Amino acid sequence: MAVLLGCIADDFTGGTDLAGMLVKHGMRTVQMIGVPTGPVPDDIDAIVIALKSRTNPVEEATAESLAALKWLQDQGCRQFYFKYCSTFDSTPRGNIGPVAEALMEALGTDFTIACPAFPANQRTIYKGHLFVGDVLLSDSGMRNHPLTPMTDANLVRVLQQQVRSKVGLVEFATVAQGGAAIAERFAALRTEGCRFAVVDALTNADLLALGEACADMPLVTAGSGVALGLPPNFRRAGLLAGDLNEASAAAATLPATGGRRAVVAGSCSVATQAQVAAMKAVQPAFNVDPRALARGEDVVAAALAWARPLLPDGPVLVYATSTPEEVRAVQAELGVDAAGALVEDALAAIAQGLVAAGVGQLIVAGGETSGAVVKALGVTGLRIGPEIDPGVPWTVALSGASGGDNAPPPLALALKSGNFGTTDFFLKAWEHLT
Ligand SMILES: Nc1ncnc2c1ncn2[C@@H]1O[C@H](COP(=O)(O)OP(=O)(O)OP(=O)(O)O)[C@@H](O)[C@H]1O
Ligand SMILES: O=C(O)[C@@H](O)C(=O)CO
Repeated sequence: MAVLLGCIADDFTGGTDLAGMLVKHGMRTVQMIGVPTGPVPDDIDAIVIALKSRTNPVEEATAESLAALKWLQDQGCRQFYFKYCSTFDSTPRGNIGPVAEALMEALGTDFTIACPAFPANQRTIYKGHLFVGDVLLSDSGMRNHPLTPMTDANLVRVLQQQVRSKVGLVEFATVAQGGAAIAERFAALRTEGCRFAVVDALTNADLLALGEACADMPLVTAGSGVALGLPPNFRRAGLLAGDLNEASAAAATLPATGGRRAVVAGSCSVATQAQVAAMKAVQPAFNVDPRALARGEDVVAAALAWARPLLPDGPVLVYATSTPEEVRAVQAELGVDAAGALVEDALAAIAQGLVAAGVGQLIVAGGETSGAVVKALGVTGLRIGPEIDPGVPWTVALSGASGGDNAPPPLALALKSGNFGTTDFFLKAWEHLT
């Protein structure tokens, strides 16, 4: 059977978030790292191509996204999905708007939605305004983001700055009336010359109604939340087998993994800070100091020498996670990009060494950090398994360099977005593995 849904995600943890959502709702899903150059598993309903296109130059992001679309079209996908962050991470230049417009043009379609709502992670939209928990996006920690500071919560206004065409709004009063009412409003907006509709959504029920209204839309652009409303369309059309519970249990089945356990954290987000503190309190932890890296000390060798004897006794934590004040001080000394790259390279080399030392189950915290680690491990794709917390599933690497001589055992990876997961995430995640 041909693949039903072809997805393009603008970062790695975001790709895993989307893939996990699809699996949870009964679609067998694989995540590929970049546009695949080799074969992909053939027993799947959805493919997510994860790019690192959130903050690179618009032209580059657009070209990479179009290449991914072309590959997905060649697989015969029936519908396409552009996944961005639930906090709509972007700047007035993009990349959300320009990439969406380029994909629409390539698909020959003149209408789509824009909806980062993810109620399970407290991202809701009302009157076109995005809320993070109880506060507007512009009052949340996102206002201080180093690359994509979000200082306006009005998504119609934010998106309108990024696109040539007109942006409209489907208000909550319409969404509450269900799929048919939303579809009617789409038609009206189209008549008014709008090519994008920001859609209000407060609950998963709203996203289910929205999904129904998007059944025939060639391209959906959204966070991962909207994806929960698409599998029912395929099921209604007889394209997705089995009942939901059976299908989602089957979709989340992963091959058994084993080996030692470790956590590598390069995220400095609020949620990760609490998770690092919780793990440090009960498990061995090694701090990667950017200043020591800058002095040329062999921090990677030191971390691995420290970890090896501890691994048989349970998960170890290697972290660079620091307070915002400390990160700012280090960035002032070393430069923002240089500090980030030094830490990413070191954590990636440590992850590689840990896998060579027998780690078969690895959690990585942070999108950029995950990108660096996945690349260093030579992982080309991820098979998606059970959800640990909303937006973070366990996955198994489709291929990876393990340092072993023969065929390496499958590597279990959980790529955790900086701000996702409960405080005990690093301690409880292992319970979800078989
Ligand atoms: N102590 C530190 N000082 C300076 N930079 C650091 C430090 N620790 C980590 N970093 C860098 O901060 C960046 C964190 O970005 P990353 O995307 O990994 O996390 P995040 O933004 O919390 O995650 P997400 O993108 O999933 O929300 C990385 O480039 C990392 O190397
Ligand atoms: O949507 C989200 O918040 C995440 O999947 C993400 O994109 C993190 O970078």
